[in-house]
Amino acid sequence: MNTSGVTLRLLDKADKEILKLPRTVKGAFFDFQHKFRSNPHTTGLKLQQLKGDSRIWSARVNDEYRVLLLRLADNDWLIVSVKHRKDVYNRLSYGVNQVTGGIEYVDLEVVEDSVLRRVPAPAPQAPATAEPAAPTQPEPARSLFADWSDQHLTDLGVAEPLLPVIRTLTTEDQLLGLVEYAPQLTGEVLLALFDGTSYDDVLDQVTKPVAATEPVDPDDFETAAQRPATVVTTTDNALREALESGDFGRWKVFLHPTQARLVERRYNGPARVGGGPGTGKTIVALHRVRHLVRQLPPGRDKPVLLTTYNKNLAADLRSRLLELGGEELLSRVEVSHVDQLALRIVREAEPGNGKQAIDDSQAVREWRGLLDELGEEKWDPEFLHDEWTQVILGQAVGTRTDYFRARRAGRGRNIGRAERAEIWQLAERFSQRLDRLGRQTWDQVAERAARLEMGREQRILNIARQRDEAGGRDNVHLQDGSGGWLRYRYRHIVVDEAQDLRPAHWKMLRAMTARGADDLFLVGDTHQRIYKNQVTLGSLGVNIRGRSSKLSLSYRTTRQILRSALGVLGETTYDDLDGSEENLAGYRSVLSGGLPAGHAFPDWAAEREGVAALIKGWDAGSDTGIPHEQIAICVPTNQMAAEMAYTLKLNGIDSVEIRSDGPYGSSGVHIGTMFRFKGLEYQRMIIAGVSDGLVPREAVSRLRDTDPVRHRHEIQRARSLLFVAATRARDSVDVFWHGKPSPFLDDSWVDTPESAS
Ligand SMILES: Nc1ncnc2c1ncn2[C@@H]1O[C@H](COP(=O)(O)OP(=O)(O)OP(=O)(O)O)[C@@H](O)[C@H]1O
Repeated sequence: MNTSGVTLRLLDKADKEILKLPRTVKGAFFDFQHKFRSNPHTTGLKLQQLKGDSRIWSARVNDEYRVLLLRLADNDWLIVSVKHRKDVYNRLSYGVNQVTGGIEYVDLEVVEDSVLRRVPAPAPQAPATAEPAAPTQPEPARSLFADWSDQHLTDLGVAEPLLPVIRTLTTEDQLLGLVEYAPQLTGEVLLALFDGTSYDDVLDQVTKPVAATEPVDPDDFETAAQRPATVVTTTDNALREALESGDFGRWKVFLHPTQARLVERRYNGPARVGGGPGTGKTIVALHRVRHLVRQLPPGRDKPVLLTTYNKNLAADLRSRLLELGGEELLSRVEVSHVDQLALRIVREAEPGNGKQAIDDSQAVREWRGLLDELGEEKWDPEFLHDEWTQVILGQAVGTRTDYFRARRAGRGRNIGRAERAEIWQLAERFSQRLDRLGRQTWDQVAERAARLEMGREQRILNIARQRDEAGGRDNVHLQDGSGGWLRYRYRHIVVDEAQDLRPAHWKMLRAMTARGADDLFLVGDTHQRIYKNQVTLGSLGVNIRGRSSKLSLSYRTTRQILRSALGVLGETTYDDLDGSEENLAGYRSVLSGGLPAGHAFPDWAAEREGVAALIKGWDAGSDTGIPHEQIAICVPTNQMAAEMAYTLKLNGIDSVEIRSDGPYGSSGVHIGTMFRFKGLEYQRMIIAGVSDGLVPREAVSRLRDTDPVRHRHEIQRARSLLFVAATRARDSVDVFWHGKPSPFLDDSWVDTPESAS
């Protein structure tokens, strides 16, 4: 607990410098912080103003190292750097960025060194020719940003002191050298321009979202320190954790200004955050939960619900929430897998309902069984299952007559009255069959739960009305039939992976919290929708109009992977969960790495051997440090996953199967079908079996002529699956195929040196 009234913060990126310090110096740094907080003027700290500088001070960490601090106000200090004593008098520059209003700090010598280290090796000498060529002056290399004036760049938010060095940049490598030590926005702007984004788009997509909304006073550092653009941490513990867990702990402490705004904003109703893979939607959801909990009155209940699509992801959310805020935070939050939540509601209302819940693939097998028994060959089991879930259950169609009239938007080919009569009869038989077997689908569970919760909400509203009519007097019955107090189950609901929830889930969630400020907060990306649950939230009572925003900086994937992954999506259009279109404009990364690689093989067996050889190559090469659990192999089918595991085993490589509820086993390379990788992240991704006929499946391609609408939907889903798989990678993606490559792979995958072999 800090009692001295001293605030000590750490500026974003200074942590990176600290991480690189020798272990003992890091230890000394923690001691320094502690002492400084209790009394900055303790003699041992040797706090002194740098000569010739009014705001920067230095203090002692140990004999060799010094902390540089900006004095924001009397007792308010900001650590901007920790460096060797001999580097303290480098050319330092700091100021308030005129566009964002955030505090920025640059050590020009560090930046220049980083750029210089990347100077390309001299070009090889031209071979001697008989006829000596006329001496030519080497062309001076063109500055990367010659097309933009200084004014252009600073208007985009580029840090002014860096302009001279920016003008010297001629290669991508040098640019990356600069980005490493430049303020965040400078890096984002320069890379976006370098990648070919137009000036106006950079202004709209990169700069405007972080621009200050009020006039910026360049001398008011205290105000600047409060702006989201000044990314800092203040608490000892947060900092200690971030430093101890290295890059992996940064998400707990340093939110991007765009992320921070979304976390802290007050919304007048349901809000939604979109954004491409790896942009930190889950991170924002977790911080949002903490923000909401901090505003709760003290208590022992759990008024905040954090929910997501599957069990595996819910477990992951729980452990990350624990990391973020410890047991104290977790004690006020219910973290639940949405299907399980629905099942609990149903069981609570119907204690006798012991039916086993089955997933879609089991349900399709049941349909197939039914059709076989009836000798019915006209209908495709998958089509019937979709019709039943999306139209009959999805629209709560209760009678045959209603079904004749039901809208079948997005369901493909027209179905006449006679056919509807057939389907209705089959659907009745199907639900009787499930009943008899003591089974229910997750869609049925969700529907039932939605109805129960909507009924409960109605009762709550009735009670409230009666109370109002009674002038707020207490003698009215405010209890439900069972004598318990009736209230909304949650005060706030936060949903991750929102794009894949079933329509009935939304109805259920809507009814679980009172309509009002900060009631529902959803994060999700429709480009990653891999199930068939397309919804229009407005029609389900969740009104996100005017409260929708987007993240666009990827913290996971490199620019190279991101570019190729976007190619997988093709020209298809995507929705915004509310009936309008959404795109990934502005989606970008400041991380850089190798190009994705394609690997062609004559058949599946050779392809599997190829995968094993690649992993063995990594083990033998300079990458020995990669634990196998950080490598994932993703394949189109379960059968292929088993075959892949077998081949790896023969090659002495252990593997872990990713099942619907998480990894099965503890050590080895992770293997699973594409569906299993949603929300996960690996250092290296291998996507195998990306052949024509497998991605997309042959059966999908056949729909092209018979049912063009379904074909379009299925192709979109297949593209999203591959997109999700490709964007799980932090550092590298290798795509394998045999025979003809999938039509979803563009030249950036197919024309790589590996694929030519
Ligand atoms: N502000 C941040 N600082 C450091 N790392 C971050 C930050 N925000 C996100 N990350 C990291 O980026 C990665 C992706 O974040 P996250 O899983 O939240 O993205 P997402 O948008 O939910 O991705 P997806 O849509 O693919 O599931 C994680 O490793 C996370 O720790």
